[in-house]
Amino acid sequence: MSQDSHKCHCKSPTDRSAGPDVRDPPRSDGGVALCGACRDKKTCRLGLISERLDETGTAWFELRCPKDHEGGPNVAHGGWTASVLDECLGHVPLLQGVLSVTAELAVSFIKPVPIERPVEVRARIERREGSRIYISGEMVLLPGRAVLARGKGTWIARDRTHFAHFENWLAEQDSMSGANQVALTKARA
Ligand SMILES: CCCCCCCCCC(=O)SCCNC(=O)CCNC(=O)[C@H](O)C(C)(C)COP(=O)(O)OP(=O)(O)OC[C@H]1O[C@@H](n2cnc3c(N)ncnc32)[C@H](O)[C@@H]1OP(=O)(O)O
Repeated sequence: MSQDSHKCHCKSPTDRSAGPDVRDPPRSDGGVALCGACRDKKTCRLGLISERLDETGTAWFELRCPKDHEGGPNVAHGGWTASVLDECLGHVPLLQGVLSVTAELAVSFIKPVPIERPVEVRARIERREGSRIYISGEMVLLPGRAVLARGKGTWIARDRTHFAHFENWLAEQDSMSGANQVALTKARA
């Protein structure tokens, strides 16, 4: 087991912020790695039910679009489809023990996605160049496997310090805008 293992369902803000930096995140009953917003509910709010990596490196996901992501009548909002592809494609490195963040994502919307019908996403790493990981995948309607959407994008492998660096960057932004506010107030006085 890696030193990054994380078996508990942490509650404190400190522990929650550490969550995304672990290679073994909390999972739903179906084994879906849970993002920060879904950990307390212990279920993926996008509707992911299960995930698995096969021996060829392809990741498979079972899901349904929840009713509360309805866009057009009885079909998914496009933002749900894009979010699911971001999530599923982003899980492929994670399933292989690699932390990453999305840098670019392109989505082709082929057919509307019906609400609360079983769909499947499969995704795989196409290639790696330096820290860049190129991933593609598609969403199909079960059981006939008609293609509903395709996604492809670039993920950047990151280390555990990524979000700490971001917190520092954000504090700098806040202090700069605070200093600007003071200067503006003085200039107006
Ligand atoms: C816990 C369980 C659940 C896990 C869920 C995962 C699924 C969800 C995934 C997400 O949604 S992540 C959230 C959305 N994404 C972000 O918030 C990323 C925001 N952007 C960043 O943090 C930075 O821009 C980024 C880390 C992507 C790059 O910043 P860097 O300062 O590291 O850029 P740098 O200039 O050092 O470039 C590093 C590498 O990235 C490449 N790169 C940077 N931006 C790129 C870009 N836009 N497209 C392609 N490549 C890019 C760059 O060419 C270079 O490649 P090489 O290492 O090969 O030289």
